[in-house]
Amino acid sequence: MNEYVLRTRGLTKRYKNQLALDSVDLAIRQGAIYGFIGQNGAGKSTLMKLVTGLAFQTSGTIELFGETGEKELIRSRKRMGVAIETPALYPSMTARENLEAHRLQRGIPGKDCIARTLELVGLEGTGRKTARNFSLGMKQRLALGVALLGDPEFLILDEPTNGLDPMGVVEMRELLQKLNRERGITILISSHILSELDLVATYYGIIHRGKLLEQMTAKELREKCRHYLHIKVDEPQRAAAVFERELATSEYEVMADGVIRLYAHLENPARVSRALVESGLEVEQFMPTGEDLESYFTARIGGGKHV
Ligand SMILES: Nc1ncnc2c1ncn2[C@@H]1O[C@H](COP(=O)(O)OP(=O)(O)OP(=O)(O)O)[C@@H](O)[C@H]1O
Repeated sequence: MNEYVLRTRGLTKRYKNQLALDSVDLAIRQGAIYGFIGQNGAGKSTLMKLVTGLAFQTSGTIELFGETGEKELIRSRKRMGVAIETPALYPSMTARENLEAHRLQRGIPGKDCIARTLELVGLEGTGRKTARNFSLGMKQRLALGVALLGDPEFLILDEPTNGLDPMGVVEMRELLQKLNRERGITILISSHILSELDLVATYYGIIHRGKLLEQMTAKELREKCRHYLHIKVDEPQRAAAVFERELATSEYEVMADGVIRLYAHLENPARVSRALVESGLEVEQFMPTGEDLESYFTARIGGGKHV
């Protein structure tokens, strides 16, 4: 089995004067839930369209399930399920009829997948109600149902939580986790709101103005957003000894400028400052610091302190 479900190399797309994707090298491992994060217009949909064959690249290569040839890619794409932009739903049809229409269009044999899919996306009780009268969350779930027909191994979902209320976001997250866990489906999911991908993505790619700025595991991202006490004292090495001896912790870093990041005792900063002062150290700066995911993302794309 291939380690990577999708790899792009130097993937570039130019629309007239607009460079929508600029030499993107993206890699998605089998079993990952890859959160693709970028502002509106960053290039997320463009990448998804190239991968799914809805548009063609200006240059660069796409490797799907280890295949790169034109014919092989067509075959590999049959192993994917896709929901990009406005889902192709028929407003005057029920959920069941919508799925049936898509099943026939795509030549997927066997009617029994319809009931299974309706149940999987939680739309089995919607009866005669037509898609026109569905809530946004129901429409998103139906679009996911359409993508799931044919039992894909790889799902590509463009902003599936867009416009959902917080409860809808949680439901979508749980559904995607279930598909990933129980069926081993690899998922590429885009959003312009990082917190909507939080807790679901196992891997992140940050795209900005067509460039993939960074790829990292969820763990690495959490590390970067780690909270700590920012401490500046006159003698950092002696402060380090105080942490070890008085506070019994080695969870700190002394930065090049002498600032110390203490990752422990965050719940009791008074104890930390007391230990430092009682050891005769002069405390110049002392503040709890850290970022949430959203501000990390904003800083990363906005040329903030992480760049
Ligand atoms: N068919 C097209 N013709 C011309 N320019 C396009 C076309 N499609 C996309 N673009 C441009 O390419 C850039 C990337 O767009 P893309 O839709 O991929 O961004 P996105 O990250 O998916 O954002 P959104 O969340 O708004 O869809 C944008 O500047 C957009 O205006």
